[in-house]
Amino acid sequence: MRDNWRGIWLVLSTSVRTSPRLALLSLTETMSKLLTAAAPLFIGIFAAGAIDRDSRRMLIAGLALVGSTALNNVLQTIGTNARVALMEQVGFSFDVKIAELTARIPTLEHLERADYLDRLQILRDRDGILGSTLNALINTANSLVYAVSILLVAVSADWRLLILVALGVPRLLATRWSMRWGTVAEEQSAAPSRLSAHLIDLTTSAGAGAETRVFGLQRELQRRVRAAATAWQAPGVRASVQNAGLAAATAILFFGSAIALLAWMTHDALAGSVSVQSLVVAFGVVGGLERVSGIVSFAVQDVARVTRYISRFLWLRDHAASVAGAHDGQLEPPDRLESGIRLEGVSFRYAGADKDSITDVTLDAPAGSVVALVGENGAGKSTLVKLLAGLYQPTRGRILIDGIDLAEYDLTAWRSRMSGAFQDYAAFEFIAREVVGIGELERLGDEARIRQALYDGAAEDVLPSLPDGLSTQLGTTWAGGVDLSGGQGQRLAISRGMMRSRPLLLILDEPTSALDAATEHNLFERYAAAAREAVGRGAVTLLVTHRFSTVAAADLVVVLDQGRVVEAGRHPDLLAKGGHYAALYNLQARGYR
Ligand SMILES: Nc1ncnc2c1ncn2[C@@H]1O[C@H](COP(=O)(O)OP(=O)(O)OP(=O)(O)O)[C@@H](O)[C@H]1O
Repeated sequence: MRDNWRGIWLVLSTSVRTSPRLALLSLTETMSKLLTAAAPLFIGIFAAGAIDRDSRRMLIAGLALVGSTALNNVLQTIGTNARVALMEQVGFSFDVKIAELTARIPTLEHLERADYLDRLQILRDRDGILGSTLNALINTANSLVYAVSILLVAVSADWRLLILVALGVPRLLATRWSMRWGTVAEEQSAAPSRLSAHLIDLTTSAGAGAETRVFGLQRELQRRVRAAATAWQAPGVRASVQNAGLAAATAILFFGSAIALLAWMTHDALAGSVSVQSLVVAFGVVGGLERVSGIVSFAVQDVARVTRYISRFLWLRDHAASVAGAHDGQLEPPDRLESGIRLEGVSFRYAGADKDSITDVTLDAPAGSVVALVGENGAGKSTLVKLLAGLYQPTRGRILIDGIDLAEYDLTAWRSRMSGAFQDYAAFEFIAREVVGIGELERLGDEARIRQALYDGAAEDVLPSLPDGLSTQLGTTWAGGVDLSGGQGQRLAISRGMMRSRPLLLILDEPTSALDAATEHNLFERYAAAAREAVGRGAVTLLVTHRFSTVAAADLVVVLDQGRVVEAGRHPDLLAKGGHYAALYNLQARGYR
């Protein structure tokens, strides 16, 4: 409950902060609801005046009716426009906050866990969804003002009209079912909605285009998109049908009773015990009274929906804060490494997995060394890299940087002293200069540094193939943009990893998978030079690769198998040992012969 109020307060305070003027103008709509509710009263006075032939009363009631209708329209128009504008601004401000929070979370779990993604999906699914919560709150306030006003008008005419209000109670009680149907529908839709977005991406992206055509997958994908879209929409449709049935049943109950009550009042009016004014007001408020239970029911549902959406936003905010809290290390990394990086009994299990991906790894990467990490697919190499980058925390054990637990370092500061190129590199569609330069934001405009990084990443020959050199827009979906080949894109990504001039840890996670042999050879010579240069500041270079030919020069070769270190040593020693490494090495060497 406290969270609900926290959520409502968040939406209202954000609205007032976003635009105090629009927030104030939105209230004019609420005032217009008072006038709407008063209309039957004016009609009743007018009718009674007509019967009594009292032209003064008729004139006053007529003017009040016309004047209030005109004022109502003006207030309604001002209020609605202000509300819509405010809703857009608030929605946009929340969308920006969601993107910021998602990006700011220093770990990756929220982007890899299905249950987290489903929660995020509901927020992402509907742009401006949190803006619509403001809309719902204003509507609720307006509706409640209208409901209270119409009740007062009804009671002023005849207390029996309260019976009609009482008939709304079953509908209110049934609101709980409606809410449950709504929540269930929303949760059931989240995963199929994500699936259909993924499938639509596949059918429309150029990247997957070749495979979908060669394998003749278009029809199959379309079939799956249709199935996912149906699975996504069906729960919502089901909930709507259930709600419509409920509304119809309660409306029949209400109007049946209303006819009987009005007949009773008409009988009394003919007998003279009820005034004409009261009878006219009673006829005038019946429609409004029918809406009261609906309005209150909607208000309850709307507030529940609002708090549900907001609770997801609050979850994201709290998750970001708790992840930041769990990484509350303050230490600045040293300027140079003295002893190096040590993994001590490190194990790691992904959330939801039934076994560890890394098991009890103990490993020393001395300052100034080049360490090669080899192993078959799924051996745990990339997981180890993510642990070193602080993207995950070990489930057991510690990672020590110069003898101090990585958890004690300020994570952002540690990452600013790392650099690297990754297997799943990001294909930024920016200007070529920026694609490389963002590897060190402070030097984004430093062309000489960018050219040096291109050289270090063996990508200097990519430039001549770009029509505007470093100023070329990448990505054919942008005006004048060009696409790069896989190898060219990878080399720009490697160059990006070369922008930082003084990293303490340089990670090269299978950076050369798309490169030809000559480029790869070239690149490794430059890595070796960079590593030699890095020795002075004790930097560790970690090279993850499947190609054994490139690891021979490493100071230490670590062989991972099913998450465990099975061998570690220098290349010649491991070869001489004739174990796991030697077997893999010889297998690959035979393949090249
Ligand atoms: N996000 C994840 N959630 C659950 N399990 C994962 C996740 N990422 C990887 N794994 C599992 O962890 C194990 C190690 O994977 P990892 O990607 O570290 O291997 P790798 O040695 O880098 O493989 P490759 O050479 O194919 O890149 C695998 O069994 C994999 O299925």
